[in-house]
Amino acid sequence: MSAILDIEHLTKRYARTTAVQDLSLSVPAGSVFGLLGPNGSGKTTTLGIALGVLHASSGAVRWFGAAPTAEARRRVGALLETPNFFPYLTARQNLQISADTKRAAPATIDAALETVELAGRQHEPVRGFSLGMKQRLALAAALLGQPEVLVLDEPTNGLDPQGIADVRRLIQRLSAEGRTIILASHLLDEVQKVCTHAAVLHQGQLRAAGPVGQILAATDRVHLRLAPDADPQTLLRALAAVPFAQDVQPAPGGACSLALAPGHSPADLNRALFAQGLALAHLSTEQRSLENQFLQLIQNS
Ligand SMILES: Nc1ncnc2c1ncn2[C@@H]1O[C@H](COP(=O)(O)OP(=O)(O)OP(=O)(O)O)[C@@H](O)[C@H]1O
Repeated sequence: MSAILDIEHLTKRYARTTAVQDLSLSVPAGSVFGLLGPNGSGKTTTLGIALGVLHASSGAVRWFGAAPTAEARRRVGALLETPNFFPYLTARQNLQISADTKRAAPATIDAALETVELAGRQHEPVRGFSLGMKQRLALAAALLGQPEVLVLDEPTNGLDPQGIADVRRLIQRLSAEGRTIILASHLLDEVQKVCTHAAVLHQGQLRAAGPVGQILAATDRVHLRLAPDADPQTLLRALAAVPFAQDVQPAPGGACSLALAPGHSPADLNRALFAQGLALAHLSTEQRSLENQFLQLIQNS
């Protein structure tokens, strides 16, 4: 997959705060890329710089493999905060104003309304819309001009479960149509459910990045036990000689748990211990949720 967006050694300093520090990441074409981090971790700042609404203190942003141009920016639709629609105007009239402002072809209004499933309500004033409908209308505004990439900052913020489910479904559909989607979220569950790739930010620094599955796999814990009559120290000594066994923690009953270095499987571990003459009575893996991974990344820092 080629990169849609490359962020290279990006730093943003305010008077007293370093909002983003030496951040480098790459968003693959066709991905749903989650920028994940707690409040104040630098997500909005990063998106603002990528979209050219904020200036970086240092570092570079490349869209579609080149320094950003006005033409490249037209290929990117953004929803940074819910726009203030004119409440007394209809959904369609509001989109017409957005299309004029963005110089997007008026013909794209119909497609955008269809996509966000508001075509049937397009002639109603926005003041009667629920928050979820307003958010979908905001997404329609971002879709005007039919951008290849969508950048969304906390797209489900403040929505009720139905509104969250609607936006989530919409993101999945937009992705299935071939768009690349970059979304900032502090909701781990959201990133786990809709994103193919993620970058975890904390205090402006990158803590982890890659395919969501890989970030998860990196934190699988392996649980091991020898036969009940074996000396518990034997297992710990053997593991000390296995370079890809990390963070080994003894557990009651002579058992222990550990993490595997990237690129190593539980089968590799079994082989390495067997080579030392140890036969395991138990080996299982526990997949950590992104939430646990996220908390651990933040604790480690
Ligand atoms: N204009 C500003 N002036 C000074 N500090 C700022 C400014 N904008 C952001 N910051 C600080 O930069 C840091 C990163 O903020 P940012 O809004 O990018 O984080 P975020 O991850 O998007 O958080 P949230 O989820 O709360 O929006 C925070 O400490 C914030 O207080």
